[in-house]
Parts: sequence; C-alpha cells; structure tokens
Amino acid sequence: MQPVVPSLDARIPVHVLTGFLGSGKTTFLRHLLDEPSLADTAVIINEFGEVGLDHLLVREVSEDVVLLSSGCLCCAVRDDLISTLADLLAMARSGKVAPFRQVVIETTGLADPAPIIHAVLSAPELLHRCRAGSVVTTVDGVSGSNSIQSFAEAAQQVALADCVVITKAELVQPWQVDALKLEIARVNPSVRSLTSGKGAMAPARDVLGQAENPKHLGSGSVHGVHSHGIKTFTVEVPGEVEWPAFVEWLELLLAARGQSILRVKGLLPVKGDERPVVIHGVQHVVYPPEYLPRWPEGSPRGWLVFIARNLTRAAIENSLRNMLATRS
Ligand SMILES: Nc1nc2c(ncn2[C@@H]2O[C@H](COP(=O)(O)OP(=O)(O)OP(=O)(O)O)[C@@H](O)[C@H]2O)c(=O)[nH]1
Repeated sequence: MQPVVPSLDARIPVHVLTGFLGSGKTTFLRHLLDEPSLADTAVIINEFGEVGLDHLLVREVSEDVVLLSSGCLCCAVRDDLISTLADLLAMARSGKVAPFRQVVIETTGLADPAPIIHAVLSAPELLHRCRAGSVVTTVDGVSGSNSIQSFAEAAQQVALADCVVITKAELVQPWQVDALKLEIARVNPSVRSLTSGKGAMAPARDVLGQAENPKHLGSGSVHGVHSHGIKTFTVEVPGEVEWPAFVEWLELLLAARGQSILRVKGLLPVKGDERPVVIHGVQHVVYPPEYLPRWPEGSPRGWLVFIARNLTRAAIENSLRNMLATRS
C-alpha cells in the first residue's frame, strides 16, 4: 500500500530567500540559478512596489519565474502564494512547465519570513507535496548593521535565518565584515554566516540544502513584523534622460535623504543608449547601472519605485521635474 504522506525527501523543499531592502537578494538568486545543480528550481518573487523589476532580471537566467506583486507575502498576498505554489505543482504534473525539484521564494525586503513558512506548511493543498527548506537571509555588507539596528524587519530576517549571506563584502574592509558577523551572531547565535561579493559569490551548495531545520517555525506567527510609516510609490520619468545629470540628481537625493529613502529602483530610457538602464539605490548608495537587452513587453518606459518613510511622492516628483527642466 502507498504511504499516505510521502517521506520527507520526496517532498519539494520550499526555500525562502529574504533580506532587507537592496541587500542583494536578486543578485544572489541569479548567481544561485546559474549553478547547474539548481537548474530545476521554480522561483516565486514577491515585490513591494507597483511595478516589478526583479522578475525581469531573474528571467534572464531562469524561465520558471512567477511574480507576486502589490503587497507583501507575509501579510497581504499569502493566499496568492499558496495558490501559486499549488498551480506550479499542478502544471509540473501535467507537463505545462518543466518539472522542478525545489522552490525558492524571494520575499520583499520588508517581509517577515515566519508567516510565509507557516503559510506553506499549514496549507492542506501543499501538505503532501512541499516541505520547509532553508531560510537564507542576505545582509548588506555596507548598510546591514544600520538596518539591523534601525528596522525590526531586518533583525527578524536575521533571527529566523538558517544561513546568512553577507553581501557586498568586497566593498568593505575585512574588519567590518567581522564586526557584522558578531552583530549577526548576537541576533541569531546558531546561524551560519557566509561572505559573498561580486567576483566571489558564496557557493550555492553552502547556502541551500540545510533543510529540516525547524527553528524558523517556532514562533508560529501568522502576521509579519513591520515598522511603521514605510510606503512605496512609483514616479514616472517622462522621456529619455541625460545619464550624467540623472546620476548626479540621484546621488544628491540619496546623500540628502538616504535616511528616508530605503530603496529606489527602476528602468530608464537614457539618451544615446537603446537598452533600458536598471537603476539601483540603497539608502545612501547609488550602484552602478545594469542593462536589460531590450524593453520588457508590457513594461512602462521610464519609472522609479521608491520605498521610503517620511517622504512624499510629490517631493520626489518636484525635485525630478526641476532636474529635468534644467538638465535635459
Ligand atoms: N558591489 C556589489 N554590489 C552588489 C552585490 N550584491 C548586490 N549588489 C548591488 O546592490 C544593488 C541591489 O541589489 P539587489 O540584488 O537588487 O537587491 P535586493 O535585495 O534584491 O533588492 P530589493 O528586492 O529591492 O529588496 C544592485 O545594484 C546590485 O548590483 C555585491 O555582492 N557586490
């Protein structure tokens, strides 16, 4: 007779990749999916913002990517997550998508991973097919310490991690990485901390596959931990921008308002370049631009998503308009 519940190994691990805003989740996920052993991975990306960007970047390295937008997985779109997972499993069974051996959920930068795992494990339709995988948390080597100290979400993501990946390590001194490791250990004494950076990413085999660690299920909480007053809004950028003027504007904006602007990202048409330019700012730092090969179907032309507190869309729009009026 067939067992009613398959052995643990037969069930698909659902890993959660979390980490504070801009800490490098998508960059690290793209690196993971590049590894041949992780080729058969289905990816669910949850973005906090009216327009999604991360799924466009990840789709360059993996086809099985589903975007869940317009809300945070740990509070607003949990039912969507369950139905998305159930749909993916059904489509793999019927051959509509390639079979996969694991799922990675990339959360928003403000998510609490506990309710997400709780939702996956408590959904009757998933009980026989999925099991909890690892919680992997990226911590920004540059701004991680500030985030852990200032934002409950960042501390919670570290507290619930099976594995922490300290990103952007090549941008800071080794002693700063050591200090950050100590800070992480104070929040989560049993966590494994790996160091990663562009050119020397932490190997996938060291990050995933540490499943069966029930630590993150202990809280059983079903509501996310959230700081107050953090909002997201999208600002439209009309027409092509002059790159030097735009970067100068963004750098000045983040230098002045980096405490309020936690994250900015977007896609821009830039004069003299056919390709859409991907913009990334994290707190006070503007990162070098990336490029998409072409404009994604259905994507608006020029937009910036802000995740901020104590700052209005109107203030950003005014500032942008002034820059465009004088410099474009
Ligand atoms: N130099 C350097 N830059 C990095 C590294 N990891 C990420 N970045 C840059 O940091 C910026 C944000 O990275 P993302 O991977 O988009 O961060 P994220 O956590 O997915 O961002 P959200 O989904 O908005 O929370 C991008 O410009 C990346 O290129 C790293 O290890 N080294």
